[in-house]
Amino acid sequence: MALLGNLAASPAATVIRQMRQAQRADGPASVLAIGTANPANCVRQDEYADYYFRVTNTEHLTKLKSKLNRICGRSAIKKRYFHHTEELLQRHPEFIDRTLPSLDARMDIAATAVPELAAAAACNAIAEWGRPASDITHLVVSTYSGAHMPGADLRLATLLGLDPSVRRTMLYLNGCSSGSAALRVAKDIAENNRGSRVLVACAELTLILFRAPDEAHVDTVIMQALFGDGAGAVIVGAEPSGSVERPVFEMVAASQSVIPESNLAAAGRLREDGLVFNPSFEMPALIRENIEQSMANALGPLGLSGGWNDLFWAVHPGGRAILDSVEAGLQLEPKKLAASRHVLSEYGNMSGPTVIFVLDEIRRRRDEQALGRHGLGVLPGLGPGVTVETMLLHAN
Ligand SMILES: CC(C)(COP(=O)(O)OP(=O)(O)OC[C@H]1O[C@@H](n2cnc3c(N)ncnc32)[C@H](O)[C@@H]1OP(=O)(O)O)[C@@H](O)C(=O)NCCC(=O)NCCSC(=O)CC(=O)O
Repeated sequence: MALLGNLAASPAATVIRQMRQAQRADGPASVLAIGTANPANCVRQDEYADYYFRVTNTEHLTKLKSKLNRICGRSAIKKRYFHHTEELLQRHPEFIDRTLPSLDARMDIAATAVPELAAAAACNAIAEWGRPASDITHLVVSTYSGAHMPGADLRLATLLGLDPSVRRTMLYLNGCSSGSAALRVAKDIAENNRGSRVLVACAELTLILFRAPDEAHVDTVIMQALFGDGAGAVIVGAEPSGSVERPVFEMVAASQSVIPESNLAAAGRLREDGLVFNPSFEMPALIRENIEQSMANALGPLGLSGGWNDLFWAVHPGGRAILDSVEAGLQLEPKKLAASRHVLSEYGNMSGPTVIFVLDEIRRRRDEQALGRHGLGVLPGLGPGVTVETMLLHAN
């Protein structure tokens, strides 16, 4: 009735503008808490080639094995975690034999294991946040490790006991930039829905792309050398309540672009034998040659151009060569990528969740050196396309 009264008294456009303003938050979204999780099975990188050729019954491929050994040695990775174990692989010969269809079995495992890993990370984030899970109003979940209807988002909401009115958004197959994309979506939700609290959860299991080595597909061993399993969760909200919530990073601005003419680099397809992802030979050079322009395009309109060493950097550690390329392209001092290199070394490339681990690491190292002069920093997510997600952060 009050609405009808207002409409009679003033032009509809004014009333609608007031309604929209009332729905929006006044301040920027912030990261309010961070949680991470990994499966229990840990394989050291210096033992990975022995492990991988043993479990795939391919010890006779000696040239490929020594190539994988070489790559592991130069990967700057110390260890990785996996949901799959030797026992699980023994029960599923279709994960190893490329001629057998295996998508059904992979999907069946992902249906429960992906939301469970996401829930482990989310529980850690919620515990740090300090408010009850039932205060979460929105959920943004990303994965390429499964595809179900309803998806991992609903299963996760059930595991966490979220309110049935929670508004869910599911991002599938966004590759390694999915963590940054999910954070960008959460920022927009939080700033456009006053009082909302968004749970972002990204979880990946490399079981979806595990397969035996094959001399005709050398890039398989690159994938097996780099990727690991993990989940990251973040609570995002604007106008933090002073008594309980402690903002970790303000999310100042976010954008996305594609490196021009990058020829759909780093492409993947879901096939009968799981997710086939082709890491691109060109990706390190493409990033080295274009990252400065990408950052200038994204951050220039905000008044930031150059002076990259004055900022902190939470770069997606797609591989050692990717970090080397970002460092060279932006002429960063080596210490600027210390958090990204640490996460790569401890976990490998976990795809989307990895940038959440990097944010967690940066807030642990929150000294002047790591955070830069003004507390401003950049989170560049790098994914298929080549897609560059850019988020400007302010460390509180
Ligand atoms: C894999 C590496 C750690 C290897 O380091 P090295 O110092 O040994 O590098 P290198 O270039 O000499 O490569 C070693 C051997 O691997 C081969 N090699 C390298 N890259 C390859 C590729 N993409 N496909 C097939 N083979 C490849 C080389 O020919 C060489 O073979 P030989 O020894 O026979 O000469 C590094 O190249 C790296 O970090 N690359 C970037 C990986 C990447 O693209 N990550 C992004 C994943 S996607 C991602 O994060 C986002 C997303 O898109 O979703």
